[in-house]
Amino acid sequence: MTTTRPGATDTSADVAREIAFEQAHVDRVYAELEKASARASEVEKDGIARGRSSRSGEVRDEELTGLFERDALVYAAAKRRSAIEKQYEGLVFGRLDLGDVDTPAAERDVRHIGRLGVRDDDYEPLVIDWRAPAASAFYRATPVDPMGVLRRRVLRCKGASVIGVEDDLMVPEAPDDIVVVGDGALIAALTRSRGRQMRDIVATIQRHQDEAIRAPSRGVTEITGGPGTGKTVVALHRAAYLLYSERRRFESGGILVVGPSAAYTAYIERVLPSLGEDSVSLRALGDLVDGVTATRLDPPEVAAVKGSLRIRRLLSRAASRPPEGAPSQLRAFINGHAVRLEESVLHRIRRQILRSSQHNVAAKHAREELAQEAWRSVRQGDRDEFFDAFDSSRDVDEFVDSWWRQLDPREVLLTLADTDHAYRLARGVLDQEEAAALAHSLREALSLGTWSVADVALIDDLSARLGQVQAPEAEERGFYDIEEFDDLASYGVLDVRAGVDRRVTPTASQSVVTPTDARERLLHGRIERASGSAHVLVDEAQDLSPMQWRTLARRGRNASWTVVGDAAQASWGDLEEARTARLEAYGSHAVRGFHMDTNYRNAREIFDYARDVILPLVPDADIPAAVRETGVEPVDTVVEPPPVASVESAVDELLGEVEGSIAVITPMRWADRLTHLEGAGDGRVQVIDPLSTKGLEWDATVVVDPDAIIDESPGGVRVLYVVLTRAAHRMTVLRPG
Ligand SMILES: Nc1ncnc2c1ncn2[C@@H]1O[C@H](COP(=O)(O)OP(=O)(O)OP(=O)(O)O)[C@@H](O)[C@H]1O
Repeated sequence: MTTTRPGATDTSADVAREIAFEQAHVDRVYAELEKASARASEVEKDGIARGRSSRSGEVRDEELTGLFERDALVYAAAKRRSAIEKQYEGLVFGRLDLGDVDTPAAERDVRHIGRLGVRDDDYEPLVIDWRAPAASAFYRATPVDPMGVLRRRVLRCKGASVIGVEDDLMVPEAPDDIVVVGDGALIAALTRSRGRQMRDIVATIQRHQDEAIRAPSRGVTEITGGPGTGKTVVALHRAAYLLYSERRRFESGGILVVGPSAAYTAYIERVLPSLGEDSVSLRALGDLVDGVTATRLDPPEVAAVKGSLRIRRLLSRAASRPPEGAPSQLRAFINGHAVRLEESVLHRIRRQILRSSQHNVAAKHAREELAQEAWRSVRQGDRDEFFDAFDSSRDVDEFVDSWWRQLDPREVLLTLADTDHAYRLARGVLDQEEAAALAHSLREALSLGTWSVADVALIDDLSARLGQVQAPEAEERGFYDIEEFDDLASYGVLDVRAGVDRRVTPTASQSVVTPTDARERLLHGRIERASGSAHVLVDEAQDLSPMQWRTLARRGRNASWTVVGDAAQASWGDLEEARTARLEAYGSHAVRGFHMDTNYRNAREIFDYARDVILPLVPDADIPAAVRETGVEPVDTVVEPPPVASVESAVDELLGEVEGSIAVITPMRWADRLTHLEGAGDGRVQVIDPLSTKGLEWDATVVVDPDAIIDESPGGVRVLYVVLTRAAHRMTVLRPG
């Protein structure tokens, strides 16, 4: 960070003149953009119109290539237009004056930096994209290593108007004509009030942050650091940078951004679009598996059971058992012979097949093995005739349909809701108490009709074991095959099962109907195969359970990774097991690390308070330096329980003290009595539970009952530490006496 600001000549006349200079340039840029936007709309309109007329007329083969080109053109034009519209606000935010101290003004290189690159009619750059190599000096230059920069300027804009400039001089003394104004862009940015969503920091990225943002894409990039050190925002700018520098690879392969909760994804979702990127998939841990959405959290002891790798043995047992209601022996009449296969033989066949195949794709294999075994038990007559008869036997059809029916991973997981069944499968893996808690939590899912976040990793594990649920054969028949069935009614066949299980593949109209029955709700929709990404970005990585790391590993097999975290903020208990699972997910990729040590969020007074809470209990916590002071200490008061009136008056006071957002962070114990505060102060107040505050921040917070927060959270004091580091400007801590 640059703090040296020699030569500042901050008179209001200077400022007004400098603003006018910049405004002239910004006006030129917007005029150019208007033209570009109009051109893009023309291309779009023209392309779409041509497409329409082609459709109504005959399309000749040689025109098809033209149509593909048109599509690409229309796509590119629409994208460009949407980028221009989205980044209209604050499009130009920086300027570099490059040269030596004695370079004449006319020969200096002046570059304006912005959210996207803009050129004039002569292809001269008016604005350079912040991610281009030519812009890197904007972030990297320091007075110690000025990289040819004389002055770095940050422009503050409202819409298309320049409302302020903030300069940093990179040389000890400015040439006469170089004016240096403002109080420093970083502190101005940090002092501003917070809204409900995170903002980009593209104008004030610091040098050490820039190094992490522009690090090579390959391998694993770990970003560590204490609370508020910009890990999240840096990682998101890195995603935008990767898309810029290797667009083909990352746009087609996809970037997956994973955060702890839906509140977190809602909080960060504006950052990438504001940087011009919207081709990134943002997922909360509860949404990682397509077809399942979970926001509910299990009690800590259950989450611990579901998150630990021990549970895999139990899942493996559950996945290899015959489906519920499966017949225990096969009896059939094949080619004049009575065939009978007993339970032990059937078990052996099942075990043998599952050793090398996933259940859902092995039905054909299972049928072949049954045929072999049946033949071995008969060995009479013609072998080929026997196999043909076995193949077309209705008895065998019926048997296989039930003995080896398709298994939905969610259905298999729900079998563990039966406590006795859970005990049996958990033998040697979980103790009775753990197995009972697991069964109980699944019964709760069955009564609520919702999965918990920890269940998602179990469903994904089972899905990987079982394989994708296959559509029944009838669905796989081609168009002509199905047409043949149309006449069956005329042969007296009225009930033809040519459709598919509604749950497995809902039709367009069915998929929008939400079932009302709790079990059906749990099984609604189709579980999709995990699709791989080219890059996986994991935030709050310290909270992932080992099972969740495995879920991510399935999505990042061929990916490069950016992993962001701070161990002192962990809510997952067994850090060692999680570390091993994390390293396994990385595979053989090399790991490069970046450490952030400046806290940009909390005022120093607030962070000192949080530091004093965590250090006695976690002496090796990674403690950053807070850069900003407000002169106001946090309030810490003992209040009458229940703390409703005291929370209300604390909120009232804070509404007068800060301009932006306020959070009331409350443990479950008091949550019901405080919900009425949600949305107070014209929507500025939010009531939230401690775990959901991960990664978020507000102008001010009211922390209710810190002891209860410790008691109720799996991470204990570490979760309280998270809570105490969410406020930028003011914090009030209330302790019911
Ligand atoms: N260079 C910067 N310029 C302006 N603001 C910044 C800069 N770096 C970080 N910030 C701000 O600091 C705050 C904290 O950043 P962020 O949430 O990314 O930190 P974090 O390390 O992920 O925090 P935590 O681990 O506590 O969740 C955000 O408001 C962010 O915009």
